[in-house]
Amino acid sequence: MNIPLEALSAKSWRIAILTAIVAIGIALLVSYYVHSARQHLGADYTALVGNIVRAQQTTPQLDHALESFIDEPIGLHLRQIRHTLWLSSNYLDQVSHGLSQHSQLYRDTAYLGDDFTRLRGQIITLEEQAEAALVDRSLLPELQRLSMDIEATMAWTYSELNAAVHSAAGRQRFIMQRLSWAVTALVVAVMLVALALLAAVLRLQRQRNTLKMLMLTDELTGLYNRRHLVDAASRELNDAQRHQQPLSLLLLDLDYFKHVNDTYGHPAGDDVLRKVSQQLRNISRATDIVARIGGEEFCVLMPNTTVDDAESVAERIRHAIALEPLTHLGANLQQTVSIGVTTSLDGSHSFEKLYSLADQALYQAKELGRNRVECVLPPHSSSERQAILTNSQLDI
Ligand SMILES: Nc1nc2c(ncn2[C@@H]2O[C@H](COP(=O)(O)OP(=O)(O)OP(=O)(O)O)[C@@H](O)[C@H]2O)c(=O)[nH]1
Repeated sequence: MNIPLEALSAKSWRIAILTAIVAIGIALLVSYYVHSARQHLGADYTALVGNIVRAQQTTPQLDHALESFIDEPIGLHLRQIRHTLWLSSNYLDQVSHGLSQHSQLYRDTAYLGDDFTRLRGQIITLEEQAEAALVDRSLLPELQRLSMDIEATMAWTYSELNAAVHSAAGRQRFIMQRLSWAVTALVVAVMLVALALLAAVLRLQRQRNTLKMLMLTDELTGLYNRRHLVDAASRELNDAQRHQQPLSLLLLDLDYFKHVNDTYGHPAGDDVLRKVSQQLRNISRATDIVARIGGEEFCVLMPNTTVDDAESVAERIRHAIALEPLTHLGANLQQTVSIGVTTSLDGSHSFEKLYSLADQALYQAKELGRNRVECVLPPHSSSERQAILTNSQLDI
């Protein structure tokens, strides 16, 4: 898997931009839908329906008042007519006002405009005629004809209005239902987008971690590689110098490993390398850094470890590897290791210097017969030199 980190972050950007585009698309869709549904959803038809019903109820009242007046044209009955006409006129105004509040319904009922005007005119005429008939009874038949006219107009207008309002309310219910489905779908879509984004971020994070591991570890053994060792060593040396603590380095090289490969085959050699790595992992501390730095060469960087402790760890490693049962890989197969040890007393040495000293020690171990631990220490470190100077000044 050879994906550079830059490519990964470019991928994250692409996902983020795609998600933003989807979010903007959803937002535009919602705003368009809400805008088109607003005029319907904002309408409250309850008050309007109430006014229409009350206006309709004035028709029988008017009918009753007119009948009483025609039977007996007296002032009391005229007042009843006036009162009923006043109510009719009032409800008519309220219904007109209510219609003007609902733009869609207003447009739908525009064809009733002439009927409203006629009704208003008829109300005025009827009142005038009733007043005249109180004085001149010959006008009563004309009054009766006009009252039938006005009742017919009212019945027609209000029943048309009722139908229009019911149809608008039906449309409103339909839109409400569609909107609630749309909102549910949007919520689900947003959740899906969020989940997809989360999954993408987690996948990227995993890839990034895997990549980091691949960059810092050795594929065969899973130990750290040279690159990580060098970085970690520079940090550990800084710490050791800051806290004036010792830091030790073990350099390990398998003995006659070429023979293992040649005799038992390369896969058996790989298995030996894995077994040795496991032993190194088992014996080292959590704070030690164990790395495979070459074919059959390993390093153990040991923070806060004196040379004595480092040598004793090296001996334990040497024993453990020599005793590792390997006969399942090949008859009589036994692997030994030579180890070079060095220690910086106060972290004042470079990693290259320590490595070269450990290498010298390893060379000695090989020269002296292999399967052994040798140690080469750096010349006096600066703090040691300071201590020696101070002691010699005290002696004077
Ligand atoms: N199986 C296997 N062998 C490896 C790997 N890397 C290096 N080697 C082998 O390790 C062997 C190292 O051989 P040499 O450098 O001659 O050292 P040696 O045989 O261990 O001899 P001394 O170090 O002198 O004791 C070579 O045969 C390499 O092919 C690996 O990843 N797997």
